[in-house]
Amino acid sequence: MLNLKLGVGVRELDAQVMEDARARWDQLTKPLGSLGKLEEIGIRLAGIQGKVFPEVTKRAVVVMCGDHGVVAEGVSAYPSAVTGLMMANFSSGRAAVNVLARQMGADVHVVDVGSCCEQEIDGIVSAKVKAGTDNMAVGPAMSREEALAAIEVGITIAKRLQRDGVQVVALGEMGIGNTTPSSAIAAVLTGHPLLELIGRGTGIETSVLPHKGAVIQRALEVNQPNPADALDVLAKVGGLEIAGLVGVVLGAASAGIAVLVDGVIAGAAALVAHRLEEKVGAYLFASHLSQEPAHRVILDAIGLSPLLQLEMRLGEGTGAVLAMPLLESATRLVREMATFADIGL
Ligand SMILES: O=C(O)c1ccc[n+]([C@@H]2O[C@H](COP(=O)([O-])O)[C@@H](O)[C@H]2O)c1
Ligand SMILES: Cc1cc2nc[nH]c2cc1C
Repeated sequence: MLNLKLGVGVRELDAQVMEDARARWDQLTKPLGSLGKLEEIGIRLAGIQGKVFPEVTKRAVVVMCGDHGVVAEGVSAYPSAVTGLMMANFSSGRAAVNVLARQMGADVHVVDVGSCCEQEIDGIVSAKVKAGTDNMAVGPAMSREEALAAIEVGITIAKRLQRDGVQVVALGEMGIGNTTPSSAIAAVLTGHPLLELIGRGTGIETSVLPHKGAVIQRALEVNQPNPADALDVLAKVGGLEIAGLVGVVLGAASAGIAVLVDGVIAGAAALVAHRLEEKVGAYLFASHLSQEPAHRVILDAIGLSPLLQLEMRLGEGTGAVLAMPLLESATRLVREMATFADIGL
């Protein structure tokens, strides 16, 4: 259990309902197990919602936004100002995630939990803990209290989703520089060699990868994050939007809402949440496999297998939203397919 006084308690999935759901899948007119991962999705959704015929008709994507002091070290192909510009783009409904969310019938919630943008933007939830993290290459990115405050922002958003009757939430984020803390979190929490976890992010040249690795190495030496204390890791080498997503995962799981993990940043947040409260694992679905090398390692560490592989590396929750129809397919199949008894077998 969490010892953070965050007011979240995550239930184990309903084992009896999952057994009943499995029995139902086994009666459907198909060879046993032939719908593969869709069957596992349907059974897990049943356990999450406590009913053999679950629904994912009410959907949302939460896009947590934050900036990163470590961008001063030259680890991204874009300047921090792009975070604010993209927030305005989300607000106009014209970013990639808006387009896909419209297609999938998902509401978009954009949250400024830590950007450097000084303007209030219409339609964006203003919940700034601070204007960007500090440079983790010279000291901690945040204090433990700041990380907790950002987690609370996410928990509050998840509670709002619960009130709205949301059944599935996609984890989205926007934050120039945030593949750097994501690789750092992955290295500390999985113990995997750092150099195998560094990727090009928004598109830095391959020749810059050793520099990005050296910056993260320096951050780990300066901060000495404790691998046994995920909150310490999140505060010292994480990000405000990553912490916000940790809160969304914890809050959604405790509210019985299924969670679609997006790319490497959402994955890092899911990993932190999983270390804080192992029971959230049962509520997580990996939507796609990002091109960032840390993503596979993170998903393996949580025990998740990605549904899609589209060579994407955008973030915003785009991959997670794209996987929503697969969850819907599982719910429709179990509800609408004939059983062997129905066809007289
Ligand atoms: O989701 C992913 O796997 C992913 C991979 C690479 C980049 N991104 C996005 O690009 C930004 C971070 O890239 P960077 O190079 O600035 O660290 C941030 O806004 C993310 O949403 C996202
Ligand atoms: C333009 C742009 C859009 C993004 N969306 C998520 N991360 C992003 C990074 C950039 C640079």
